[in-house]
Amino acid sequence: MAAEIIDGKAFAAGLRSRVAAGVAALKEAHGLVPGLAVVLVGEDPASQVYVRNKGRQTLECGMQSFEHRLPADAAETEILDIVARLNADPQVHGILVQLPLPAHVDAGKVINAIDPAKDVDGFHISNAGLLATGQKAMVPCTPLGCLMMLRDRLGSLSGKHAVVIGRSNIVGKPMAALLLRESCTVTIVHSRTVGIEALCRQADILVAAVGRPEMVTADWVKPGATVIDVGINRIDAGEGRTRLVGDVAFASVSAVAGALSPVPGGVGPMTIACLLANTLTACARVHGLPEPEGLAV
Ligand SMILES: Nc1nc(=O)c2c([nH]1)NC[C@@H]1CN(c3ccc(C(=O)N[C@@H](CCC(=O)O)C(=O)O)cc3)C=[N+]21
Ligand SMILES: [Mg+2]
Repeated sequence: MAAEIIDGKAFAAGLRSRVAAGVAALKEAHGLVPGLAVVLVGEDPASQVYVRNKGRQTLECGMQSFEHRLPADAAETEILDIVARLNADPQVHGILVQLPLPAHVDAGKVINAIDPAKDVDGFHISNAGLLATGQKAMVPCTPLGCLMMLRDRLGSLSGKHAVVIGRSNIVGKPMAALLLRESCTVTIVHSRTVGIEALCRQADILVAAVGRPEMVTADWVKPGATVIDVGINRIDAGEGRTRLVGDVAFASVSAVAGALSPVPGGVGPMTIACLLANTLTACARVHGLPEPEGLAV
């Protein structure tokens, strides 16, 4: 039987409309308008597209959008100065510094300079530590979006074996921490794992976040498993064109999995919707107001 396709695009649209309702309520009751600031260093075309999409969706939800663009050769101190100003700006509730940063900039230093309360990416060591110890944190957007889709599809995740492919600070590690918090049995596998295919085949929940185009094929997947594809890989499609594919070989895996999130139209749109949700949550928290339901975990 063919896998059910998890429609991240539709799910994200629903989440954005709940964010918009929360923003409108905050405005109505308290005269507050949540604001998201994005800092982009350099001219990477893919990054420009994401930043434009984030800005547009931020405005569509009724929030304020601020953009700071710097040339690729901007000094680290210039970036740190902007972060310091955004930290101090009461109109800004969320700060996102687009990654990757140019090689001459210490990305860790910049990320850890963001006020943790405004760290809507959840990348600050303080938020990573809070999440790892099961405390209330700003949760990274991609794993948060994956968790929302998994809960929607499966209900309780308790006791399920989740295998996360990839160990990045942005997806793999926070995803594993969230799944542990849901009482899954969690295995992390990565490029050096021996017997990776057999381990993945044990998964009730398989999250692929390695950045290797179409690496996960049908023989990696237990029949009926729920598969979340986090990969965003632009590959050569011939004749000077490119094609966006995930880490999962979609046609092959959809014949075996119980449910599968596609690329595009899966995790990507959820990531941006969760960024908006985190910005609204950050605004409510900083003003000591009750958080809108169903946006955080
Ligand atoms: N500080 C920081 N935070 C991030 O969250 C962050 C970042 N830096 N740097 C870049 C990556 C990448 N990222 C994506 C978000 C949405 C889509 C997305 O919506 N993708 C669409 C397709 C878009 C297309 O066609 O290119 C989809 O999957 O359907 C993709 C990629 C966030 N990132
Ligand atoms: Mg094989």
